[in-house]
Amino acid sequence: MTLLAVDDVARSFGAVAAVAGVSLTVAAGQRVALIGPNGAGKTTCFNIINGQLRPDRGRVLLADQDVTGMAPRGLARRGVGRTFQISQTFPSLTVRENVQMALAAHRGQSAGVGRALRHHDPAAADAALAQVGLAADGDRGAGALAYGDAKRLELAMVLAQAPRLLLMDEPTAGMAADERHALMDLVSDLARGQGIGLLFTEHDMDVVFGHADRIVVLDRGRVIAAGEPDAVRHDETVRRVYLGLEAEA
Ligand SMILES: Nc1ncnc2c1ncn2[C@@H]1O[C@H](COP(=O)(O)OP(=O)(O)OP(=O)(O)O)[C@@H](O)[C@H]1O
Repeated sequence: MTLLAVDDVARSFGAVAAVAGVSLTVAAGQRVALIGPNGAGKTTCFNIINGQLRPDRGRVLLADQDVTGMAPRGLARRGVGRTFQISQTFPSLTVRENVQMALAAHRGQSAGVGRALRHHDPAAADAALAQVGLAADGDRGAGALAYGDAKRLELAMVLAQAPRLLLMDEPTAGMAADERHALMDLVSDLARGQGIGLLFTEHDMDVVFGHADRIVVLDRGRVIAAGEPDAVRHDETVRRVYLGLEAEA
């Protein structure tokens, strides 16, 4: 099933055509990497898909429903989850409380940081933590987590919201190589196991070619290539514009 269909979306900022007619699809359980040089339009695409930006033209369909221009909160309720490159956790709360906050926000409840949250759905929070291998860490302070574990916590926070589509902005930025692959193996298992569609941006080509079923390459707001990793790796335009010597590997 086509979970996400982005159809000819465009968005300019003044004279800059950040996205100039991009189409792509993500199926349930499929992992799609959106790559391209700095300024290619990846973040703008993400912002259009999760409702932070309204496109100047084009449509975003979620499971065949037109959700173009819908606000992020409405899209989150329809199953669009997103993790960001910059950590979105609360370091002064425990690991479990962070997930409880995410649950409360998702349910539209007041997300004030208070004692009440400590009693809010701890079992659901623990279930999400177990999915990312943090079952034993619920009582720890989130600020004390190692970087890789903080990334897992962010993943648990978004998983607690039962996403159908997961948007991940450079999920492995700042991680060591072995941690990168461990995180992406985990994300891959979750995506396949739960039929979650995954769309991610990433600058590490080992991660992209190792963990994407399909790659969409942007340059200056346009799709210059799209296909399975092997086809994209050998695409002449991609090699010239983006991959350079990395494609020789
Ligand atoms: N709010 C904005 N106002 C003005 N220009 C913007 C805005 N957001 C993005 N742009 C411009 O649009 C273009 C695409 O930016 P975008 O952030 O989508 O690219 P990107 O592929 O995510 O880049 P990076 O890999 O560096 O994160 C760039 O030229 C950028 O400067």
